[in-house]
Amino acid sequence: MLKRAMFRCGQLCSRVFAVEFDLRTEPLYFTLNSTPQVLHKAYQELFGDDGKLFSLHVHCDNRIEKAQTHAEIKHQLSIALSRDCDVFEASSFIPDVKNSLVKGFFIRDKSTTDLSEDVLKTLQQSKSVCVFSYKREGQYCWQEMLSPVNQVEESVRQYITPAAAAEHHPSTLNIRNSDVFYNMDEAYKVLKECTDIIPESKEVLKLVDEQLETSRGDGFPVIVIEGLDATGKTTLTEALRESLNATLLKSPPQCLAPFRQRFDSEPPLIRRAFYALGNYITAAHIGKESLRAPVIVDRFWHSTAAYAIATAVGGRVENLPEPGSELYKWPEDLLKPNLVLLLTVSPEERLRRLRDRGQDKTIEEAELEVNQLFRLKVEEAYKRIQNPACIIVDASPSPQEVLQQVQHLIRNKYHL
Ligand SMILES: Nc1ncnc2c1ncn2[C@@H]1O[C@H](COP(=O)(O)OP(=O)(O)OP(=O)(O)O)[C@@H](O)[C@H]1O
Ligand SMILES: Nc1ccn([C@@H]2O[C@H](COP(=O)(O)O)[C@@H](O)[C@H]2O)c(=O)n1
Repeated sequence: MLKRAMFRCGQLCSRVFAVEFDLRTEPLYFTLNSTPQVLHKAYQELFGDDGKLFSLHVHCDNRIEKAQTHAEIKHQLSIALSRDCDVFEASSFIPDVKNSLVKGFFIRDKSTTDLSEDVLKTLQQSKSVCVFSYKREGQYCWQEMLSPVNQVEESVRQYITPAAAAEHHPSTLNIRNSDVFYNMDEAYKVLKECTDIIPESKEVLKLVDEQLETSRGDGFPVIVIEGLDATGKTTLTEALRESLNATLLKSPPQCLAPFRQRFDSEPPLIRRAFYALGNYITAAHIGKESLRAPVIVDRFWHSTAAYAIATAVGGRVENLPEPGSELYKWPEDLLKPNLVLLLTVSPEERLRRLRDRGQDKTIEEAELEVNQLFRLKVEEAYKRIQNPACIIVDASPSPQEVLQQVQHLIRNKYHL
């Protein structure tokens, strides 16, 4: 209860709230003030008379618990609230302060029942969940904490005050070491913190520990093939293996295959740490194999970072960290490939290939299909990663032509 009170009184005043009201536009930003302030039109739309309004934030010192509570609440809201409720992604943050983002939801209940209030009061029982309700009072709107069931809290009202748009989308504040890991230790720590609740974490860490140190002298070239799914990576990497007499590796490596489904169902913090560690295991394999033959790698760090950034950043491509941001920097301790090629095809051609393949799709792949915004963000994030940056390859021609194009690129560089 003390934490909740601190969140309410201490940090809250300097915090800015952001509601992703419409994913195609800027979030709506507001702060809190003890004096009422007239709301502008956009705010009146959000805080209008149309239904009851609530916001819910998860705040907790234990990052694993926090990530899992957030994911669990997202799931509960999606099943417990009726179609009369709109649920928007929301967050609160301190402008320009890294890791200050607290993720949550904004709920508009247009139903005639008190369904959402009951659901939210039950969720509020958790010590790490903080629920606020919003009340219109003429041209003003105020926020106060929703009392948990059977508990009457002293109520402090704060008025909604429109705030200026944040220079960088708030979700970018927490990407480092929550969504993207820039050295192995940070990803390792996350899985270590999970061993009690996810026993498979121990096995993954054991596999990481078993890998010898990655050292690579002047071996054969290492060529990474990247791209959204169904852009032709498998087709091309197999053809390259044959034509170059190369070793073909993948990230995540085969030894992690039995754990992939388990970690795919976990929140981003844990899921991304798993994929990050996969890259280090693959790097160890690259280190050994590149002493013997050229190495072709199907997905590596570009994929890990691009998908993670695109998922973490809500809404439009403009919300991504700006080009040149440190968030696109290659991890300091991860083996660098010599060449990274990004396969691109038009969205229509990709969908045609996905359909022809007719395989089961992972949730994220299915999301790609329906979510044009997400696809654009993944591709743009790929292109913004530097040192090594990827060379874009038009993968729409026939497999043979794509292979020739890539062989030409490799020959020019390595005379292979
Ligand atoms: N150049 C091409 N022209 C036409 N079809 C292609 C081409 N390359 C691959 N395909 C077909 O598109 C589908 C997807 O190709 P592939 O499996 O190689 O993509 P991928 O990038 O490895 O996908 P994922 O990442 O989902 O494993 C397959 O059915 C494949 O036969
Ligand atoms: N190095 C990697 C490889 C993959 N991912 C994640 O896996 C998904 C795509 O993998 P496919 O096997 O379906 O091609 C995608 O969701 C990535 O998030 C990764 O993070 N790092």
